[in-house]
Amino acid sequence: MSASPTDGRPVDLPVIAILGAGSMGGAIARGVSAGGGELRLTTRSSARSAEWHGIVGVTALALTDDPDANRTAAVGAGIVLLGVKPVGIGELAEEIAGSLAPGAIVVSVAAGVSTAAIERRLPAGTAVVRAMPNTPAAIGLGVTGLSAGSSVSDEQLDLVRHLFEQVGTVVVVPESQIDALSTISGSGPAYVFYLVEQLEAAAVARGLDPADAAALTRGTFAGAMALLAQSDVPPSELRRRVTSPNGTTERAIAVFDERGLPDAFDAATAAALARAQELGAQLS
Ligand SMILES: NC(=O)C1=CN([C@@H]2O[C@H](COP(=O)(O)OP(=O)(O)OC[C@H]3O[C@@H](n4cnc5c(N)ncnc54)[C@H](OP(=O)(O)O)[C@@H]3O)[C@@H](O)[C@H]2O)C=CC1
Ligand SMILES: O=C(O)[C@@H]1CCC=N1
Repeated sequence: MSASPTDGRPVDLPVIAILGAGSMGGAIARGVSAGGGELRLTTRSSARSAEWHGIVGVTALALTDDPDANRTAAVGAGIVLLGVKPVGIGELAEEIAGSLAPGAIVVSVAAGVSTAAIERRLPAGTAVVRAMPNTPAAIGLGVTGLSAGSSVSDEQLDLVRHLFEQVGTVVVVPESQIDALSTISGSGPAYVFYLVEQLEAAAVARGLDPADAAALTRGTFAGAMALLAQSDVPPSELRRRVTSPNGTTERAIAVFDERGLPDAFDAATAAALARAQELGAQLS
């Protein structure tokens, strides 16, 4: 794993095509569009592409209006990001294979799908990078893991790294680790929202007004994460500072331990990893 070395260095981004601008592709597009540059987006439906109309520098095409939309968007793009579901990646790669500019970098955000499976569907020597971003990219606070395929130069990887630095933090990992990374940071925002939901429900169950429950819960998560970010001590120490000996928090944490929350996190991430491997196995 390596932290980003491009921070602060000016890097010009090429034309970027995001084929499949849904939840994830759209989050990246929102983050990147703020920085200017030419951005081409495709979606299946015109209802989805219409969300992008009128945004300066962004062209959005829908397959329902133009069956050639993906090929049209890919022509001349320096980075072509595949943002469709894993099951659609093989077909999409084959569809655009003849439209890629020389030297274009293909980036896939699909869970589980290997760079080798994508390379097999593209002209020999095409640079393919796997990325595992997360949806806070939409507000510039994403975390993205990157792994290079077999034909990616250092300069090409730097360019992709720079793209994702526009929307947050980047780490580069060997491809053997990116499915595991996906179970942590790719899925992670959902775990956090799930915990927020549970704590809000517990607040309402304790008799608090739903609006107060929402304010208390969201404020607590935001405050705790800001405190952690600004602290030089680990989360275990920050937790200890909340947990008065023989106090109320100690009782609550004991229940989390008795009910197996640590095991639940281990089993949940193992299940997510197994699913990534299933998705990858669908595309050989
Ligand atoms: N959601 C997340 O947090 C993360 C998702 N990913 C990966 O991102 C990928 C997409 O997931 P997600 O964004 O959640 O899914 P979505 O369904 O929200 O997005 C998929 C998008 O692809 C469009 N689409 C479908 N088929 C085509 C096609 N043939 N050509 C062009 N566009 C097409 C859809 O259009 P329309 O809307 O019109 O149907 C939709 O906008 C997956 O591979 C997933 O593994 C990775 C990290 C995190
Ligand atoms: O749930 C999924 O499959 C995708 C990959 C990581 C986050 N969302």
